[in-house]
Amino acid sequence: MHWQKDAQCGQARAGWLHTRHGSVPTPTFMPVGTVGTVKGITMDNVRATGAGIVLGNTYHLMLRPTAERVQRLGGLHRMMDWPGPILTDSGGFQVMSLGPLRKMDEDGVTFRSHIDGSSHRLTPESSTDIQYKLDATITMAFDECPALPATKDVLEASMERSMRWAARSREAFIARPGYGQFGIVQGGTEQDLRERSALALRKIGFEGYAIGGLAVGEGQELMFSTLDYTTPMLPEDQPRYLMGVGTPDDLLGAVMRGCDMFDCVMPSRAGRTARAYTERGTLNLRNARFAEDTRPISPEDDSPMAGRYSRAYLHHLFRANEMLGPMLLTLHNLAYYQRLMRQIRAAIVAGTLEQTAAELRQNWAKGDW
Ligand SMILES: CCOC(=O)Nc1nc2cc3nc(NC)[nH]c3cc2c(=O)[nH]1
Repeated sequence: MHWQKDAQCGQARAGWLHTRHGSVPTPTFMPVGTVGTVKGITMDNVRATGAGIVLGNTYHLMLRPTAERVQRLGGLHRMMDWPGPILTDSGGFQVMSLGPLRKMDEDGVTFRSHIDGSSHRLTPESSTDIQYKLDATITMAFDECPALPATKDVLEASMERSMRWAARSREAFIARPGYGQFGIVQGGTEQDLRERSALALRKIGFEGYAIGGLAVGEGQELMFSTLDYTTPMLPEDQPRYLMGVGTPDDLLGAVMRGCDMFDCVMPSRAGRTARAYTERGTLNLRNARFAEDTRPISPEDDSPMAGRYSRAYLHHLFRANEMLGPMLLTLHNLAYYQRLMRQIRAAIVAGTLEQTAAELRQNWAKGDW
């Protein structure tokens, strides 16, 4: 796969990601399809929100239904009815967050399944092979995401191991036209470690570079300051993927610091818990004040359900604990995230990103209309 840059505005870039499964405009937000589904909505609806690429989780899929079964079912695209590009994570992050259920050594990680307690092993080679069986369009290197806060020694040792794992992941990767593999920059919030990590990955050579080890509780200010010196260390002509980010304000700030791709469970998870994302900030639709509010959730809603359902109806669905509540609100939130990315991309192309950013931030601060 390859990425072409169309426009630049400050550090922000607008471009196209061309892959074996289609082309996607960047900056792009990837809905999270953990176990082969974006929870609660069909992939047709995911497409209708404007999404171009989705994320699948190696950790979950290897446990159930297993990569071998997905392969026998024709790969993840066929199984989940999503013809577009799929980026699969390497399982590293999920396994790290298993805590005591996992044991890590130089070769890889042994862990117990959260489903049935069975023992499993992930190594750079096995993670890359699993992603191949899933027919991932973009494969992620197997890395370790250290928990913060961490001492510099811990961060250094973890980053160095992740770089050795990146080389092994690249070695195990089967290159095919239209497919790609991303290395993951580590090093916490230490500039010299980030520099060493970026250089190590560039020496190995990947089709794109992810910035890992962030959005783990360090806070927006430290995340942004880390991006300020990390993105310039990465190749100008290849995509940068900031993992696990984030709120609309995070996305705007990270695009302005040179990031092109994002994934986050927030819009879909919030959709399941009655939290609506809008141009004017978020709304908790369980709140009684919406019980007879006949207005749509957000004034500029262009989702498949735009103008069809009132706040009062969503309030009722969530109070009644009906399935349709999470389904509709997940759609709405993902459509808002896609609309935001389109707005940001248009501003980069027009060269008006600073002004658009100020307007967006003003509206988010306004609160309900
Ligand atoms: C998506 C590819 O991820 C990986 O394979 N490794 C990895 N994943 C991360 C996911 C993250 N999510 C957050 N915040 C919600 N921070 C993350 C960091 C990593 C990471 O360093 N490494």
